[in-house]
Amino acid sequence: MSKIPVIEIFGPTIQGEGMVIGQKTMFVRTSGCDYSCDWCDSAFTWDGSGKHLVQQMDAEEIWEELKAVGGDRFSFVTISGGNPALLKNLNHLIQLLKTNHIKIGLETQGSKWQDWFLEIDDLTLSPKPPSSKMTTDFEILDDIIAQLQQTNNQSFSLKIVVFNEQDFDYAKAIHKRYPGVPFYLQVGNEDIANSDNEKLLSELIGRYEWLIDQVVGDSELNDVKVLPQLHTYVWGNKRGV
Ligand SMILES: C[S@@+](CC[C@H](N)C(=O)[O-])C[C@H]1O[C@@H](n2cnc3c(N)ncnc32)[C@H](O)[C@@H]1O
Ligand SMILES: Nc1nc2[nH]cc(C(=O)O)c2c(=O)[nH]1
Ligand code: SF4
Ligand SMILES: [Mg+2]
Repeated sequence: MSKIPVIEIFGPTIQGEGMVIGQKTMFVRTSGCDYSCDWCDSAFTWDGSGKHLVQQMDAEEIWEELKAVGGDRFSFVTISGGNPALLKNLNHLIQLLKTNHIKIGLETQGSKWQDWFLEIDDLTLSPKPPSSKMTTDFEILDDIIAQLQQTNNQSFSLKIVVFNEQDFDYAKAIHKRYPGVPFYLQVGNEDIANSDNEKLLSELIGRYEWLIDQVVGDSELNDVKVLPQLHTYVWGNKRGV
């Protein structure tokens, strides 16, 4: 069987972000990314610092580990990374989860298409704003969104992390380019190394208020949702929650 590079399996916890925020879920985090965002809160998946944590696992092994960690206390699995869309062979895991009646969420930046996107119940595309120092390939993103829009039995959304005014303008441009797509703005966490949770929380709430103010004052962002990273409110920058 083909192997998938897995860096973490954890849960059940709650989905802290985006379209299914609050959903009880397990997480499978794959290693490797084609981006290197300036503020990535999961840089250990691609910067070498988590190399010793990577396990090459086939779909059956991942499913066994999910059950070993989560018992029978889950019915939803979220796949994140890194960029899980780099892995063509994730289709085996997706089929196995479906066979076992598990709902699937997946997080990717929208830099690469995979046919198995069509099998994901809740797919989050999170193109990166200027503060990340990454460049969006709109040819690819247009193509991904066009392909997803051709099927009706699946839900997907766009989620833009916003750190500053330039990012906010980028978010507006994305919403304008893909008007029918459910749209989420997410507070950027500028302090990913802070272990003082009280200080972090007050910063994050301040940034959330700023982002809400921007959105409520803007006539081009009406049918949108503004969210924090809920897990950071509860657990700060802790990994594996
Ligand atoms: C770690 S990424 C992994 C999946 C995929 N590579 C992506 O970026 O969509 C998961 C989500 O966390 C978000 N994220 C990463 N660092 C963040 C930060 N410092 N503050 C807020 N959100 C962040 C990303 O934008 C993405 O939506
Ligand atoms: N609770 C929780 N929710 C999350 N939503 C997206 C996450 C991610 O890192 O992709 C994440 C995560 O790491 N933990
Ligand atoms: S695309 Fe996602 S995982 Fe990759 S560097 Fe950016 S935030 Fe991190
Ligand atoms: Mg995260």
